[in-house]
Amino acid sequence: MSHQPPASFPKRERDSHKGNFGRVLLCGGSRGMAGSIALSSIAALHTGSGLVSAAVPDRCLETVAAFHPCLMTIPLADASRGHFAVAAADELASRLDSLDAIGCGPGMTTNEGSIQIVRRLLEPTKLARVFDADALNCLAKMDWAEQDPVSCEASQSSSDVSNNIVLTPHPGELGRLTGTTTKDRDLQIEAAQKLAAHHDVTIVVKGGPTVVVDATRTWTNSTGNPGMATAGSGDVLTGVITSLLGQGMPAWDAARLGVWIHGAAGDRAAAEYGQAGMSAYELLAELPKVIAAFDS
Ligand SMILES: NC(=O)C1=CN([C@@H]2O[C@H](COP(=O)(O)OP(=O)(O)OC[C@H]3O[C@@H](n4cnc5c(N)ncnc54)[C@H](OP(=O)(O)O)[C@@H]3O)[C@@H](O)[C@H]2O)[C@@H](O)CC1
Ligand SMILES: Nc1ncnc2c1ncn2[C@@H]1O[C@H](COP(=O)(O)OP(=O)(O)O)[C@@H](O)[C@H]1O
Ligand SMILES: [Mg+2]
Repeated sequence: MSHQPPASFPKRERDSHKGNFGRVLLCGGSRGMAGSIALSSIAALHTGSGLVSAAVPDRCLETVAAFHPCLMTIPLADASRGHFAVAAADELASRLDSLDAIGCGPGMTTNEGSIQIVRRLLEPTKLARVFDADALNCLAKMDWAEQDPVSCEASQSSSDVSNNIVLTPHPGELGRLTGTTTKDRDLQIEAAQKLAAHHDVTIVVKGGPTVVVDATRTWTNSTGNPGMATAGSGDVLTGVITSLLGQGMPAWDAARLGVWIHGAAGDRAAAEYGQAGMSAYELLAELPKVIAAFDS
């Protein structure tokens, strides 16, 4: 198994500015799960994104903003329990044109507001998207796996809008999406391959090791360890992959390189703190050290 990264990290030209490294947005969180979307957003900052915004239910804004001074925060309409209200979907839609990539789902809940957001994000667009956690649970609620694939408008170049969605399910989420048992890893990977081919998406089948599939390819990661089985690890991965998509990488490369970097950060954290002692917070601190090695 090769320990080399599966793709090159995006280069930074000498005369570049923050707009050249992607305007990305992470959408999610709810009262009680504000940390999840903060982890994703900070991970995107640490992976090289030029501008990172977190779009969160209004009443979570101060909490999420306080995690990192470099984050921008966007308040979206919320319902009384602190999750997205239905009006949040329109508010988010009005911002999509200015983005290079969006990651959606961590901590979001599967209430109606979240479902409307996911519906919007499924519309064909050249915007690269990551669906994680509750965005995947919304897809499961909508029976998306069984639906016909969305056909692209003739006016849009189909190459612009094809395979620019990455799904990042853990086995429980993949089970909800595809109806496969979490106890049969091979069956789950096979179901992910079928789903990837059906909807022309890339799927990160999380685990030890994580496997990435698309319509025709399968790749197994060589980094990572069981110390990463800790709350928030997957939220960090969402930010890493969203960041790489925002820097212009195709979905297949962004998913594989993101998984590899995330696992390498986990291996560094385990070496420093031990597998039991590390948390997803330490992953954030290790990401820049993994990425710094690409400069040499
Ligand atoms: N700081 C925060 O705010 C955080 C907030 N978070 C947010 O919490 C929300 C719920 O997300 P979640 O992932 O915790 O729960 P859920 O989707 O119900 O999955 C668990 C079910 O799946 C099953 N399962 C089987 N195999 C599995 C596997 N390998 N890995 C994982 N699960 C596996 C598992 O089986 P069991 O454990 O019973 O064997 C169980 O039945 C979501 O919004 C998320 O973003 C988190 O990101 C954490 C940090
Ligand atoms: N035993 C393991 N070996 C390697 N990586 C693991 C292991 N357990 C979990 N991980 C990684 O940790 C992350 C967990 O993601 P997820 O379950 O979505 O966490 P959360 O939702 O709490 O953020 C995934 O990237 C997964 O591959
Ligand atoms: Mg998760």
